[in-house]
Amino acid sequence: MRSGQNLYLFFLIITVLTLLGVSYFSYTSSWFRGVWECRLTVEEKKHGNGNTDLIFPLREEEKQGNTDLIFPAGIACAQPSVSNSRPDVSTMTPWLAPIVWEGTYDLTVIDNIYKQQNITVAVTVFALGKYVRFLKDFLESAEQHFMVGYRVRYYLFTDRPDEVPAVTLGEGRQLTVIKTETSNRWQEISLRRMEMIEKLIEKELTDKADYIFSLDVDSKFYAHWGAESLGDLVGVLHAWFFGKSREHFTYERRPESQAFIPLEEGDYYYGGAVIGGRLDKVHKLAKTCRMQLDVDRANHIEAAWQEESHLNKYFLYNKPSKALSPEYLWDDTKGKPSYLKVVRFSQVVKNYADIRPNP
Ligand SMILES: CC(=O)N[C@H]1[C@@H](OP(=O)(O)OP(=O)(O)OC[C@H]2O[C@@H](n3ccc(=O)[nH]c3=O)[C@H](O)[C@@H]2O)O[C@H](CO)[C@H](O)[C@@H]1O
Ligand SMILES: [Mn+2]
Repeated sequence: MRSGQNLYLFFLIITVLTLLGVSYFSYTSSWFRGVWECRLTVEEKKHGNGNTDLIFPLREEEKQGNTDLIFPAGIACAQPSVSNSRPDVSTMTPWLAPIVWEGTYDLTVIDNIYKQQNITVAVTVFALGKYVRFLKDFLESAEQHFMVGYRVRYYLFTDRPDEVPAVTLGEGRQLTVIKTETSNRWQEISLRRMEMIEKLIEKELTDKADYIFSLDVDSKFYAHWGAESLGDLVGVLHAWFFGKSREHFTYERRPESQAFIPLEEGDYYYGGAVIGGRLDKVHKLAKTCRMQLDVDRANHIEAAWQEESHLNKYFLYNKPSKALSPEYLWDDTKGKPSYLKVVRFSQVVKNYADIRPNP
């Protein structure tokens, strides 16, 4: 009888210990903990109407990411022209990826296709150190112009969560703040975005978003940026290098770097401030660039323009399926040529010495 009781007690203790072990293990291995130094903070901020699931219930086929270009019946649209609507600029890359310019697409057609897909667009924004000062304008202008009418989830990486401004977000839009270690080198901050994007997609986004954009925070939206920008893999043509001959591109030119591009190669110079596409494609891009950055680091070499150099290398050998014209990444300090019909997103003028942690 006594030994029966002891046995019972023994099994009870084992069961309790096992349960404790399992719950501790699942706690420590959850969401980046112990794997990645950046922790998702408690500050999951929900704005607007909050729970977007109620607003946009997902059907089974939508969860699987249906990319068919289904167009609803009975919608009146202008007939497409048989000639090029923008003869002043190239609207197609040599591998037949569209270059998106004002006048090349019909927003009614675009929205009728993409609204049906019921997509979610994730946006990564990094605001470390003094770059938090750009957040207010960035977010407020994004709310006015970026993917309006679509579900948007901002993922904001910052070391200063207390300084994140309260911006009222529209319906179906939400912001998650991720507390992040900063660095005393701006180059490091910029290039580490690749690793963060890679991990965010792996750990968090798989069932939460269809597309992702990584955008520079020191920028502002001035006009419509919508579903015409969506594609499998999307790059933006850098305003300063558009129309320049390739030997003037600021690619990495030292063969010792993984980002090296020889003078006689290269299509366009892409800006590091805008990277977009479907999750799997952007994940592959971010992971590849992160690995190339790691190799460079081990070899004590840093590419001329950090992750932007690696991005250009990647896009040279893994062509984007869509290129955004410089309308999608202008520069406030740059005059406006006649081909630029609209500025949608532009880098704000900044005093580098004042805002960066190092020269
Ligand atoms: C327009 C454009 O294509 N810009 C690219 C360019 O210079 P930029 O002069 O645009 O680089 P930047 O100083 O804006 O840094 C890139 C981004 O890193 C973040 N950041 C940087 C420093 C800091 O102290 N805190 C912080 O949060 C922030 O999100 C910023 O937008 O080259 C960089 C790499 O060299 C990046 O590829 C930029 O995307
Ligand atoms: Mn920038």
